Amino acid sequence: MDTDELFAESPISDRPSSLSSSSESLYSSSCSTAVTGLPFTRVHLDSQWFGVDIGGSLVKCVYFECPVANGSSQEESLGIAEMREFLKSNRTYGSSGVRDDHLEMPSQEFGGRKGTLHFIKFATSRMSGFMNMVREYNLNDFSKVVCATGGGAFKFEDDFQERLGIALHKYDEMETLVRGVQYFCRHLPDECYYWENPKKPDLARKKVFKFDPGIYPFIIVNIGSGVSILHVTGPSQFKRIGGTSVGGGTFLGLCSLLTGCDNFQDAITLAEKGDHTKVDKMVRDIYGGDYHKLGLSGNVVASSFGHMMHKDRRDEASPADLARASLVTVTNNIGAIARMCASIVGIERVVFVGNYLCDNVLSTQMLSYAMEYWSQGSIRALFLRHEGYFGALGGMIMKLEEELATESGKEDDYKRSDSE
Ligand SMILES: Nc1ncnc2c1ncn2[C@@H]1O[C@H](COP(=O)(O)OP(=O)(O)OP(=O)(O)O)[C@@H](O)[C@H]1O
Ligand SMILES: CC(C)(CO)[C@@H](O)C(=O)NCCC(=O)O
Repeated sequence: MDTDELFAESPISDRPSSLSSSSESLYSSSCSTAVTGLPFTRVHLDSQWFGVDIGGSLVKCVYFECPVANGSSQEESLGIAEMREFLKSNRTYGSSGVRDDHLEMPSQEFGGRKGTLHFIKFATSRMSGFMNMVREYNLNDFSKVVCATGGGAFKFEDDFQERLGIALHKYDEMETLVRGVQYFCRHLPDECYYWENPKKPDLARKKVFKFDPGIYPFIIVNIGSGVSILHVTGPSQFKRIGGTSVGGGTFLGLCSLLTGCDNFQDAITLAEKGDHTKVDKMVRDIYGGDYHKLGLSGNVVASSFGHMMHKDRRDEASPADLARASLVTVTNNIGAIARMCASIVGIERVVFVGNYLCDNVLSTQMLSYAMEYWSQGSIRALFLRHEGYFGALGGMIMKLEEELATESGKEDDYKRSDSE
């Protein structure tokens, strides 16, 4: 069957589900040992192999493919084989789903098993179609508990239970984000990069940065639909020190309104062709050059969309110019808030993540240049290759740690009863 048919866009209930009832269990996981630091016990559970992060715009899924556990029933093994076949024989699922095979991580060890991590994402607006597909392919036979994070873990909890018989094991999105960032940076030597010469098109180069996530503090700026800024001071110690509603959702929303485009890739392609100075009022438009006394270059945006107050300017601005101005406005604003947060807490390592940065070279270069320029070179913008998958993987890690802690608790009980 064609996945397009099943993945059709259809609204799902907007009713908020049991937010309050589960917030307690959400914060109850306080295991602070990294997965790699634990003795590898072979645990039999299926829930840890799937992690989802259901955000305001996108659902991110991480799937750990590993040999079927000894002792699995024939039914279980068949379900797992079917699931693998389905996931791996497709690279796209419906019109919005994609398996990011370039991000795949082979030879990873989880709970004593070796396997491959796969990464898949699709639009949250397709959730209902996704559930139809899971039912149609009996994919819910494979796992009855799934680690889930993001706002949608709360919003869709009842739908998962009622329509698919799947219980969501919920984790807080900020906690999973921090755990996921640390896991990737620890396990992939080329996960982190920065831009050298970000402002010079011919000389700009991506450079691998050896980011040690075990050295604290650092800042994470998560650019999703909205933006959250976290000050990380330990393996699972952090504080949300800022945020803004002007994020990836704002860029796509504004672009859709102003240019008629309706997907992220088209919006970015359009922005790449545009000239934001046709839309934004620059310092030089006001001063005729630089504002020397304040050290403001004439090439700095003085007023985002400032030219659009004039009809003749509006008539001249192309869709590409408007898309570029939307991107510059959103990115500059995030950069300014991130820089302020970093200087308030006196931190120089700032890691930008989130799917807004997916295939968005312009924004990564702008953030790099802006952070460096406005901090007189003291703050460096760092980026991670797995852009939006940290929360989904972080949930799996937290679940695994809980299982391992339970296993070792059981072992202690066993030893104690044996010696009594
Ligand atoms: N294929 C895509 N479809 C829609 N948006 C995309 C896509 N690729 C990148 N984006 C951008 O990524 C943003 C979503 O990023 P991300 O998945 O990190 O956040 P989210 O979890 O959905 O949001 P939040 O954390 O605020 O709930 C979108 O708002 C858009 O700007
Ligand atoms: C609401 C969340 C946390 C959902 O992921 C995110 O979209 C966000 O951080 N928004 C910005 C909210 C604010 O600080 O204004």
